[in-house]
Amino acid sequence: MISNLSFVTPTPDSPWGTYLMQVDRVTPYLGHLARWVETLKRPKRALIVDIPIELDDGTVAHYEGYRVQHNMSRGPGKGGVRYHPDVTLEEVMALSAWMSVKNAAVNLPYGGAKGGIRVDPKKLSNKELEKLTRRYTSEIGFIIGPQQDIPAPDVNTNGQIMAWMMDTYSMNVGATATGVVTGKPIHLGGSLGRVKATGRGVFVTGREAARRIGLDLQGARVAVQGFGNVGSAAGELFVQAGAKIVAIQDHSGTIFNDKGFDLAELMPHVRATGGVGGFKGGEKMNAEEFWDVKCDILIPAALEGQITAERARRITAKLVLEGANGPTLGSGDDVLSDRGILVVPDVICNAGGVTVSYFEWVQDFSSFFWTEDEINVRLDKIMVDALKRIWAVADEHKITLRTATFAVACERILIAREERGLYP
Ligand SMILES: NC(=O)C1=CN([C@@H]2O[C@H](COP(=O)(O)OP(=O)(O)OC[C@H]3O[C@@H](n4cnc5c(N)ncnc54)[C@H](OP(=O)(O)O)[C@@H]3O)[C@@H](O)[C@H]2O)C=CC1
Ligand SMILES: O=C(O)CCC(=O)C(=O)O
Repeated sequence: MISNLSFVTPTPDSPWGTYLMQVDRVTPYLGHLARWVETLKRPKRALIVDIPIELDDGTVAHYEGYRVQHNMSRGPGKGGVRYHPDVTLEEVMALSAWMSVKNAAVNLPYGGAKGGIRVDPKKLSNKELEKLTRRYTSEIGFIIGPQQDIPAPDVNTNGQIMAWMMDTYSMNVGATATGVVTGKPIHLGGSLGRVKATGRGVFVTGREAARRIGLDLQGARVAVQGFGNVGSAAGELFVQAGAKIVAIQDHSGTIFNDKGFDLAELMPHVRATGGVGGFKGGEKMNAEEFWDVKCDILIPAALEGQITAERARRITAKLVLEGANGPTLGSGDDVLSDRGILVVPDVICNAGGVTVSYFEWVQDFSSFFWTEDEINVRLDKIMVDALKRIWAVADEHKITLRTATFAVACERILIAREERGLYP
């Protein structure tokens, strides 16, 4: 039995099922805290809201929204909001749990939370998107707040959406509350460096991992799935470090260039058309061929469940950097590990975004803003130190970096829980 919760039916390959398996794997390394591990298998609170809005044509549409607070033992909930037609409660539960682990892995004073709306935002006008965001914020307003739970951007959400969320929450409480969300525009208390922070963290952890396995970034071949906020920012930094991006995939297509893409040409194309498809500076490929591309580093930076066991057998990379949350199925993870392919797991690899969100929250409270250099230096140090600690645990127990990250993080969460005396 995977779970005895009545409101989800996870499978071994579904996001919550994948998360539960990861918790099971870490349990032997939790010592006396293992007896409390069940707490990690249950979200503290899961809210489902109906979001009715009047569309531009005068009809009324209803969307389903969620906010799940997985664990708040170490501080307020923290995690992004996703707008996607495939969002489900089960997926948001898993994403919220991965936030608990991620925030503890880099030692931020937060619990884990995540939100989402089951909607295709590309089909809405700007006005409809604003109405949807404002209504969602009002509906979840009683469980979020600068000291309760602080949303941020995730797939298909951005600074403008955070600005609407901040404004709606502020109107409802009667005071401007910049600290209620992060990832805001700079004029509204946003932080320099936040937009590119997740990609930067992927690069920094990737650079450290490459050094460990003797992989030279100069000339290294990189393949990137998902060329949105995370994939494009990480890709840019790898190119600056001398690597070449040979394959990119998003919904609009899969493209290949053996010599490496010229990002100065590609980025304007992506901005203008919304995707990499149709870019003239490379060849078109079939989507499935992406997984066979000869590369040294693979960066999944789109959605969950992409690296199946079958694809894992074909991947040629020496290093997989999980920019996305949950991109690798448990069965895929085992194949990668058996083949000696190093995986820097999502719960540390993509923690750069939430780390700079934390900086934003701190800056908002103190109303004193740091320079981009200060932010990047602090971000790099947190990521490098966190990875070092995780690697030491992995070496000590001869376990994967994923299980080691869970070991470090779950221990911190369960100690906090124990010290607070929340147990009978
Ligand atoms: N934003 C952040 O700060 C953080 C994000 N993450 C994670 O990183 C991942 C990407 O997020 P982010 O970059 O913010 O999102 P964006 O919305 O900016 O970009 C998502 C990218 O993934 C592509 N994509 C979506 N579905 C598929 C698919 N099935 N196959 C191929 N490509 C696909 C999209 O293509 P298209 O536009 O064509 O649909 C787009 O290029 C997510 O897993 C997210 O949870 C993790 C930590 C922080
Ligand atoms: O910046 C944040 O608060 C959260 C980002 C996020 O959703 C994630 O790390 O998956």
